[in-house]
Amino acid sequence: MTEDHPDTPDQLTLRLTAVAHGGHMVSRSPDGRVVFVRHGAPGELVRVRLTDHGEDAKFWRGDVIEVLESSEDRRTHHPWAAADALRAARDERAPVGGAEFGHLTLGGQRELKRAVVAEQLEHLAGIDWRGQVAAVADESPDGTGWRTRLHLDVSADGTAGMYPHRSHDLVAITDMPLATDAISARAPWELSVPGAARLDIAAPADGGRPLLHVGLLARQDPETLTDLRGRLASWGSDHGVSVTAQSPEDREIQTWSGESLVRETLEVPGGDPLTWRVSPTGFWQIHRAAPRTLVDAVLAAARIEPGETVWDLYSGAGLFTAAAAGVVGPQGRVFAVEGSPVTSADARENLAERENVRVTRGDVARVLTGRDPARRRHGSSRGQQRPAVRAPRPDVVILDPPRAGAGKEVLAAIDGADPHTVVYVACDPAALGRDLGRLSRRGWKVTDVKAFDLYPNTHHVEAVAVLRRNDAS
Ligand SMILES: C[S@@+](CC[C@H](N)C(=O)[O-])C[C@H]1O[C@@H](n2cnc3c(N)ncnc32)[C@H](O)[C@@H]1O
Repeated sequence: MTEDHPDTPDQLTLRLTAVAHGGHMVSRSPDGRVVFVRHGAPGELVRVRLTDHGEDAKFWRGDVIEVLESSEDRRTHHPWAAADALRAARDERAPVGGAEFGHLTLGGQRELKRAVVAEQLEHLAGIDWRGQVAAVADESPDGTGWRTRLHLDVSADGTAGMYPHRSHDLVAITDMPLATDAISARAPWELSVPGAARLDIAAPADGGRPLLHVGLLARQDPETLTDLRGRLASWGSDHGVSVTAQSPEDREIQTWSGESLVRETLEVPGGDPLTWRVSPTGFWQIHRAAPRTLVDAVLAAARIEPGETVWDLYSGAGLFTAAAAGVVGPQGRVFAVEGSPVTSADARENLAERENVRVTRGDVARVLTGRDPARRRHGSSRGQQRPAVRAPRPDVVILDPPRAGAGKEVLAAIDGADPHTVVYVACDPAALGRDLGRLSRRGWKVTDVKAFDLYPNTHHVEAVAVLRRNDAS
């Protein structure tokens, strides 16, 4: 509290201290309770509107609505008005999610991400990490124009928009500067789409034809559906965009205009570009430069030799699989595992002509151990035994798990398979810290961790860690 800014039940004046995992700044209320605050920076004195502040809550949450003493890293212009917390407070609305670090310079954002990675690695794996968070090649000066994938939700009247953090009140948006120019030029947020529940747009990084996928509401009125289909099919042909749709009752995706997939490419030295098909609901990296950045980092870390065997776990559509297959050559092998039916079908298709690749669809833990993770989660201590897939013994294991990390069973299986190198690609520093700690306790040495700013203007960060056996040279 200050004299000019008395505290009220839902507004406090707080000094922000450190950054926490998840993109919040840490603070304490006058009665000593921890308050996690969005849209601030360490050291700032700010006015905070509490968004979660139950009397019995262990900690509170809030958003900055006014800055009384500003950080040097605060910038004057937030690149996206809809996500600008100060502007939103003046307009008496909540800021949409998706650019919660947009109030900071890119250098300031990267410094906070560096601090979070260092803290998580120290705390969870005992690693004294001295690295930096690197910008990708040719990042724009304000960290905009990178998203090749965009998800919009749709309100009951057919307006497309996005949600503020921890809110169910959809906000209509009029721009999305984090998206690539290919998406912004088509402005999919301007579409009126009654009958849809969500829109997903994918625009290949090489300028190929984008795709708009419409997630339909269940049990659609036929007239609304016919109207929506007609309007979106002509929007698609006018804007050079393929359009697909799927209702929750249907397994099949309908193609309303153009193609039923997008194609992504990556230049490789001395050869034809690598290409991947990606289905409308399949996984692909979001930043336009992520495939290049991550493939280069993973190959440099893995030091794969021709003739070796590589596991690519959580392989997605086969980004690292294809790159590794080129390095191991015809005498080597790549064993890829992907759990999503759609994405594993993409991987199979993408790698069909590579005789040195085998793609297995399934949960990584089950594929490697034969135990059913669903049974495990529901209380059976041993899980249901099924034959594990016979995976060839690996020289190198690449794994790129989802936000929750790989977990101890998968790590035990990797350890037991005895590769010389493990390359762990992570989108969550806490999960990375936990899993590196587990591998360290099994005799692995973390020889390098590189961090990349693949999500500018958000708190997210990507890291690539390399592990070798403690006794390996
Ligand atoms: C972060 S993505 C990485 C994909 C790929 N490496 C890439 O860069 O494109 C993680 C992938 O793991 C898959 N996945 C998530 N949980 C899984 C599990 N338990 N078993 C197998 N695959 C899983 C997801 O479908 C997704 O394709």
